[in-house]
Amino acid sequence: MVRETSSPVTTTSPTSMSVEKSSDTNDRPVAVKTVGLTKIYGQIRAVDHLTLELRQGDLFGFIGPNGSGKTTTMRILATLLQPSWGEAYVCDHSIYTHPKEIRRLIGYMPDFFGVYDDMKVIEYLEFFAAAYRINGPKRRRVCEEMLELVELGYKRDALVTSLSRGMTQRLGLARVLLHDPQVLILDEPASGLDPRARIEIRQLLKRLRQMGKTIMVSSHILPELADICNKVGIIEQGVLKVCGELEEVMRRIREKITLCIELWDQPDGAARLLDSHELVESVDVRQNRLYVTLKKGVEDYRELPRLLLEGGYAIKLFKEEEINLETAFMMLTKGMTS
Ligand SMILES: Nc1ncnc2c1ncn2[C@@H]1O[C@H](COP(=O)(O)OP(=O)(O)OP(=O)(O)O)[C@@H](O)[C@H]1O
Repeated sequence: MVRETSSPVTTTSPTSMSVEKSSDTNDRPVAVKTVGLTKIYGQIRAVDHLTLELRQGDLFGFIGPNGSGKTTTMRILATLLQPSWGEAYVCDHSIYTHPKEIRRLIGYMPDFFGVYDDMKVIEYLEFFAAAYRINGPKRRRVCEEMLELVELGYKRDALVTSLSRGMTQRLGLARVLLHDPQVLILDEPASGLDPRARIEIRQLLKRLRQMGKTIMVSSHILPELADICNKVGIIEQGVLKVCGELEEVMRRIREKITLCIELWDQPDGAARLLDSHELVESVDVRQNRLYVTLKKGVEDYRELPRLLLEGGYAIKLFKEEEINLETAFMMLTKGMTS
C-alpha cells in the first residue's frame, strides 16, 4: 500500500502555513471568516493578523497554549470585543456593521459562565429562552428538547448549583443552542472535566456537527480534538501557525515519514535490507514490527514495498505512522506563552 500524494500547501508567512481545502470543502458556504484580524493590548499582540475560513458543517479545533489568543479571537467573533484592525465575518455578516445579525446566528459559550443560585435547571433555560424572545408554549418545548439533547432531562427540576461541572457545561451548551444558532463558538467546553464528562462533550459536539452546525471549539486537550475535528488551527502568541484539514496539517508538519511494517516472518532480515536503502534513515524493530524512518523530505517511497516483495518478504501491514495532534502541537509551539 503506497501513500496517497499530498495536496498542495500554501505558505502564507515564514511562521505560518495554510493548507488548501479539498473541493468537497469548497462546495460548502463560508460560515466564519477572518482576514488579518489583530487585537493589541498595549505591548501585547493578543491576536496577530489571523486569517482563517470555516465552511458550514466544519468542526474546527482551535488549539493553543495559555494566553495564545483563542479567547480573544472567539470574543471578537461573538461581537463582544472590537479588534484593533482586520476583518471578521459570520455567515457573510461583518462584525462591524451587522453585530445583531451575528448574535442571532451564533451560540457563544465562554470558558467561564455563572449560573444563578436558587434556580432550577428548566427555569434557567426558560430565563434565557425568554431573553431570546422564545415565547408561549414554544419556550417550554424548546427548553425540554435542549435538555434531552444534552441528556439532562432527568435533572430538569434540580437546582443548577447542584449540578456537577460536566452537567453544568452541558447545560451551558443547551443554553447556547436555544435559538438554534448556525455557528457555535465554544471556548474550552471540556476544561476541568473528568475523562467521562469529556467523552460526553465530545459525543455531543459530534451530534451537533451531524445536525449541520459549524463549530469552533478551543481546547488544550489535543488528542481529543483530533478525534472529532475535520479542521484544526494551532495558534501561538496570537499567530496562527498552521491551519487546515486535520490530515493535511498532520502531514505537513511532520518532517520525516515513519513507516510501520509488519511481515509474515523474518523481520530482522527485512530490517537489514531496508536499513541499507538510500531513502531510509533508520530502522527500529519493536514487537515484530519494523518502524522505518525515512530521510527528511522523502515522500515517495513506493520502491520500498517492491524491494521487500522482490526479497521474498510477505507483507502483512505497510502504513505510515500517524502523527498525533499532541506531537504536532509540541513541534509547532515552543511553550513561550504559558
Ligand atoms: N483585557 C485584556 N487586557 C490586556 N491583555 C489581555 C486582555 N485580554 C487578554 N489579554 C492578553 O492577550 C493574550 C491572549 O489572551 P487570550 O485570553 O485570548 O488567550 P487564550 O489562548 O484564550 O488563553 P487561555 O487558554 O489561558 O484561556 C494574553 O497575553 C492575555 O494576557
